[in-house]
Amino acid sequence: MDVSGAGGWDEAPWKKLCAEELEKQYTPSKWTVRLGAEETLKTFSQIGSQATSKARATRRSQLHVPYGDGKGDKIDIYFPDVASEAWPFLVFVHGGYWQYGSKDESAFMVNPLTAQGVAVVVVAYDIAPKGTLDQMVDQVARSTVFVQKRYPCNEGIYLCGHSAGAHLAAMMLLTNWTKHGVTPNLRGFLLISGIYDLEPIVSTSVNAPLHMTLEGARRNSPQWHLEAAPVKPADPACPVLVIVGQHDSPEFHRQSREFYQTLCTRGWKASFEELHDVDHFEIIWNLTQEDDVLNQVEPWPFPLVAAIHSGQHGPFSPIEFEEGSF
Ligand SMILES: N[C@@H](CC(=O)c1ccccc1NC=O)C(=O)O
Repeated sequence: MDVSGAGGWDEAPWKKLCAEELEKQYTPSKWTVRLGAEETLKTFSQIGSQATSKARATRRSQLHVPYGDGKGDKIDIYFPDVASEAWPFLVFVHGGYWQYGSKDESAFMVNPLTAQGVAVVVVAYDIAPKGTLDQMVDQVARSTVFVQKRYPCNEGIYLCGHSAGAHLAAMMLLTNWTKHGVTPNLRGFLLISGIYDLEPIVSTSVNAPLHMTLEGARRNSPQWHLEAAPVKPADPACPVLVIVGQHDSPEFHRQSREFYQTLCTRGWKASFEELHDVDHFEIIWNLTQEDDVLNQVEPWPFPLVAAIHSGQHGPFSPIEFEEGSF
């Protein structure tokens, strides 16, 4: 079955899928190739918890810092050894289909990145059923603004999200910061195995605790916003890296590719990368490994963040961002 191809809005390829196939396309654990679904989910959670314990035990940190008045408005901040506040910040938004996961098991990249001089912020937001999509989007915006206000000398804020977290991070491309009183110094977006059009999941089991209407799905779809009323990049030089794993489902591939293509046509400095031989979960848990090939090779953005920041590319070559049309 082929769900690829950049169809227009009306002829969206997912509309041709039966309910069962749609459900499968949007169940990432059904596409893993090494471990079974359950074991993969268990391992993902274990690696995330271990990485978080290690980060909290070995790195200087401030945990559960409130970025707002809500009980769930909390971030963890992990610092590099260098005594400065002028670090680059990587703000990570965890995934879990907006209904599971937490910052307390999501500090995957903290040790490798803080060792390279990058401060890492792991964001908590109110997952469903407590939180709605609109609230989660607002929480991520407020947490980013909080980082900017608290560290005005930052050397750039890099927003990184995984899966549903990539969706929340991508919504920040469309955020009007005026009401927040400050525009964060956003210098890059790293969108990993994300969903950018929520309409296909309205009729899947993912939506059971979310209660999204079609209108709500569109309101919270960066793909829809970019197509319907193209938002001009606030900073056209800000790179957006759209990354998908080789063993993500065809629908996840389609979503990433179409979002990347739309970003390009709307003037964003977007880049697309399919990471070889990793699934939806390995793509993130590999980030715990400082010497993992994924942390060294040219397309991988994390070391690049540090390299761009320091003006040196060290062992990493600079990314060639594709410009304009395609
Ligand atoms: N129930 C899903 C789990 C899932 O989608 C997921 C799990 C952890 C982190 C991210 C995920 N997906 C999107 O946010 C599955 O079985 O694949």
